Amino acid sequence: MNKSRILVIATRNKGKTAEIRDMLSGFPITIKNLDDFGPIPEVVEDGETFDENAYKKSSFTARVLGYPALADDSGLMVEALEGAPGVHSARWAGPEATDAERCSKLLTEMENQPNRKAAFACVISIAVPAGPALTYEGRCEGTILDAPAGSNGFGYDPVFFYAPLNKTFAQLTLAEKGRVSHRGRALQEVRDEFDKIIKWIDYQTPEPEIVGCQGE
Ligand SMILES: O=c1nc[nH]c2c1ncn2[C@H]1C[C@H](O)[C@@H](COP(=O)(O)OP(=O)(O)OP(=O)(O)O)O1
Ligand SMILES: [Mg+2]
Repeated sequence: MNKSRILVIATRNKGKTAEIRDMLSGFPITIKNLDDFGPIPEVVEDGETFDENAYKKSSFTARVLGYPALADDSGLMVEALEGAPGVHSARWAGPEATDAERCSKLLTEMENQPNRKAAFACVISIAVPAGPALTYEGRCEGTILDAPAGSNGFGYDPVFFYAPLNKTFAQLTLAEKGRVSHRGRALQEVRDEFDKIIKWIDYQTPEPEIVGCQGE
């Protein structure tokens, strides 16, 4: 098989992996997870923007594994918290925090706060081993509840209320969330541009020239 038809999902988050796999199923590519490979070092996500961190994850993975890689950097921005936790959403409640602890920290910070407006943002970066990458973005507006509801999804889903569906993200199915979420919107662009992306990957990933031994 042509090496460029493999795409590695460069994330350690199982919730993201499930959403990305669901949205890219049906396309003629072989999707691999990081744990289909041997151990590789973790990327330090010390960029100041979602773009920077998404590119760090996709380009590092593509370079180390030798296959095109798709990474997602995302987070929740809360208006009353001046955009926090934002790019620090994963580490905000401590490096080893669970999703429940992240939600509970957010609810505590938001106690007695009348402005509940928030938005999720997602940047998807698709990189080839040589370094170049394509970037796709998505955003979704909602509000922060004062108690969690629902058990699907991951991260801040139980406290993120999406008014058009009158549910939290944790009360949506995978497919429902994919149609409206920040990640779903970014991945919809990937789907729309799929053929172009494959051509771009092929162009950026030349097959090694086979130097024939034309001896007698
Ligand atoms: O749809 C979402 N529903 C709920 N919460 C979400 C969502 N999307 C991002 N989030 C939160 C989770 C995590 O605390 C942070 C992302 O951090 P981020 O570094 O991009 O992901 P991660 O560390 O979990 O996995 P990885 O870096 O291996 O892709 O924002
Ligand atoms: Mg991360």
